Amino acid sequence: MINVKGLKKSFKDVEALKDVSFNVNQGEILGLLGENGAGKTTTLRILATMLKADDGEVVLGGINVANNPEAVRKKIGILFGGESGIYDRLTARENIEYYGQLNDMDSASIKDRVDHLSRIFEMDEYIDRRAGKFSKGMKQKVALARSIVHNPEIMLFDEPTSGLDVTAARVVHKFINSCKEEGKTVVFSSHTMSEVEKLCDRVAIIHKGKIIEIGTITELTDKYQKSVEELFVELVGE
Ligand SMILES: Nc1ncnc2c1ncn2[C@@H]1O[C@H](COP(=O)(O)OP(=O)(O)OP(=O)(O)O)[C@@H](O)[C@H]1O
Repeated sequence: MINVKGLKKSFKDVEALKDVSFNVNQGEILGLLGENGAGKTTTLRILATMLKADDGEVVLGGINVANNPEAVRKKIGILFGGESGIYDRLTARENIEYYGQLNDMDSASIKDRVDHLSRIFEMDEYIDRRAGKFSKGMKQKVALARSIVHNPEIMLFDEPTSGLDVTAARVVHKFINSCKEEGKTVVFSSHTMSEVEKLCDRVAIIHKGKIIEIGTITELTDKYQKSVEELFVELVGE
């Protein structure tokens, strides 16, 4: 369960977030849809305790992010797109183990979990190879496995398929769906309409630092009598 109320954030004279509020129910996937610079990454970074808001409140799994970021961090899995942040000199296994250690897991639980994740992500062939020469898709699998090593209840993904080919993007989509099946609460950002339509229970449209519309795909298309793409263009168009 995620509650976000009245978030504001400025970077010097740039008002990145003017008023961002939304709730996500347990086991729900919310898509944050917006153009470049709309405020998606800033919102997710605040939820992920990586950045402090100037104003407003974020409660994740009953814990206020501003009061207890350490406790929040244990409840969340984070995957930010673009740079996967995998350590090239470590093997896939070591990369994942390292995150387990950061999350205070004991070594036996880490070992069991890495074996399990290696199997479900079909990484057995390269789990003990150094990540430096991995393809983008292989690195993304390591990043996915790493993000859930501590079995978090909330997942935050920032443009998780950016720069991936179709096959690698499908792995990410499958993973997001499996998170939902396991009852995890998911927020992910995207500027790809089809991805949001395919995966989300609800979509929040963010524009110039404000949530300007939120609802299920059916609620939005019924309200505007337009496809999501058409209504998006209408809402964010200049
Ligand atoms: N660290 C920063 N310093 C200065 N300005 C920033 C910083 N981070 C974000 N911004 C600005 O805040 C606004 C929102 O950026 P943000 O990265 O949240 O958008 P976004 O929706 O994630 O866009 P994109 O799809 O391009 O990643 C933009 O105008 C951006 O230039």
